[in-house]
Amino acid sequence: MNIKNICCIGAGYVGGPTMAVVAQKCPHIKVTIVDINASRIAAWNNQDLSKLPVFEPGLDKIVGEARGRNLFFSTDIDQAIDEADMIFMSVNTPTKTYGKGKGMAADLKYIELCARQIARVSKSDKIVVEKSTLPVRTASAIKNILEHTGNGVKFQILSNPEFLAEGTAVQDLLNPDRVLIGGDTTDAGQKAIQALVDVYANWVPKERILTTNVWSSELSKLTANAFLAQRVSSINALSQLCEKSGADVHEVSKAIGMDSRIGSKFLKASVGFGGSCFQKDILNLVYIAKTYGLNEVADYWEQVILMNEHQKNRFSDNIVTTLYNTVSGKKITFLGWAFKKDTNDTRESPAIQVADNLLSERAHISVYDPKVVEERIYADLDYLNTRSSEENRALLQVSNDPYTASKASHAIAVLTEWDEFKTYDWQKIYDQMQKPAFVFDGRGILDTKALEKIGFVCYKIGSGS
Ligand SMILES: NC(=O)C1=CN([C@@H]2O[C@H](COP(=O)(O)OP(=O)(O)OC[C@H]3O[C@@H](n4cnc5c(N)ncnc54)[C@H](O)[C@@H]3O)[C@@H](O)[C@H]2O)C=CC1
Ligand SMILES: O=C(O)[C@H]1O[C@H](OP(=O)(O)OP(=O)(O)OC[C@H]2O[C@@H](n3ccc(=O)[nH]c3=O)[C@H](O)[C@@H]2O)[C@H](O)[C@@H](O)[C@@H]1O
Repeated sequence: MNIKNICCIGAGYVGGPTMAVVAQKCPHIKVTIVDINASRIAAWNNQDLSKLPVFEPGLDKIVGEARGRNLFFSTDIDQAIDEADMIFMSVNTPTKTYGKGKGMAADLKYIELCARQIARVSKSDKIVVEKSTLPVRTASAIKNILEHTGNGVKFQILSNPEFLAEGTAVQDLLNPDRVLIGGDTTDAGQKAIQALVDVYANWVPKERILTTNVWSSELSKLTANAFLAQRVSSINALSQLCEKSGADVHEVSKAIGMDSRIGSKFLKASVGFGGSCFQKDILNLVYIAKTYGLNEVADYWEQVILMNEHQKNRFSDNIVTTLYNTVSGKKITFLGWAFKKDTNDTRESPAIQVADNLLSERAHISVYDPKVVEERIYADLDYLNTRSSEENRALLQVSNDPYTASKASHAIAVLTEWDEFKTYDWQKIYDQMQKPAFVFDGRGILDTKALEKIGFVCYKIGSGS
């Protein structure tokens, strides 16, 4: 089967970049990305490519090349579904905030709404692809919804989880380690798998396209994120022991990472992992294990989350202790708010929790992030509901310049590893700060030896000195 028309429901951090690359690499396929959020679609259609709703290095160029040729962004979901032979579901699957499984299970209401809309609108046979990250066995629920339309339309459901990381999405999509496609073992299932393999084969070498049964594919996505997050929590757990023992976590990372069985990636100690997926996906894995009665399995994975909470809290605790046990009325400058560099995404960013802890101690915070806008920062804090939004605005200021942000402050805290932080005129920053001037490097990116020479008192995560 030759795919000619693709629809993707959900124009977010995954749907947007993923489909832009499909469209760029497959000029013979019409790709339409739809969303219920009209302002998001308008932003994707913005003539000014620097105003796309998702910031990813290289994405503007790809959208600029394909948009209007075979890549379209629209709010007309029904029409796009009707025309498509293949429909990707790339909607959000956040942690449930209500009812059974609250705080743990994935909220599948958006996926279910998509499935119902596909069922209602479709007049011809379609391949429906799970692009969102979903609990294992979701495909059977989707199948159930799709098969009860009674209009004779046939659906095949595939699982094709996305492994891109934000900040490197374009590179990850152009050159993936692997593409995973799960489907039914029936003849029709295998044909659907082949149709999707053929789409990716336009630019991904065949040996990197892995096909499995649908349950393995669904579970592999949660497993990959759990393993990655576990590495970060493991090295972060060791970072505290390094600080106590005089070892240096950056040296330890290098030493263990050179063991080819361990590998060097994902061993950077930090103020904690953030992002929209690690926490949500591990909580979901924990919940799934619990529903099968596997309590030890659940406890094992939950520890990855607990360690991450600890890492964020101990970072803010350390700031308070170092600043003579009180930060009340003191100005603390945050460099970075995004959950990692090269993205404007702040979901579950460790900066949010660290700021909230310090604001509860009555600190005054001034934030500078190269890509995150002011409204986003206030919305992140307000969402926690710890204090009124008026109080958040009174205690925290957002600045669009690092030198203004750090003026007269008692301490600087590095929350995101943006490259530009390394190139600042640190002497100038020092001269305009209160003394002693403290730096708390939560990402281990600054040359603390050079800063100490200037006169700063430095703390670097995982270093004893
Ligand atoms: N953000 C990431 O780096 C990655 C995310 N994922 C997974 O991909 C999925 C999507 O994640 P993001 O793109 O980050 O989410 P997002 O929140 O950026 O985008 C989801 C979009 O879906 C839209 N939407 C929700 N319900 C809809 C409906 N019924 N009809 C039309 N549009 C609808 C929303 O308006 C939103 O724009 C999640 O399951 C996530 O776990 C997977 C890999 C990477
Ligand atoms: O399912 C998802 O959403 C995605 O989740 C992660 O991607 P992402 O969250 O975008 O970013 P990562 O690069 O994984 O970073 C996550 C967090 O861990 C932190 N981290 C990462 C690596 C490290 O060594 N140390 C560390 O603290 C980062 O700063 C960041 O806060 C995975 O890397 C992707 O493969 C996956 O597709």
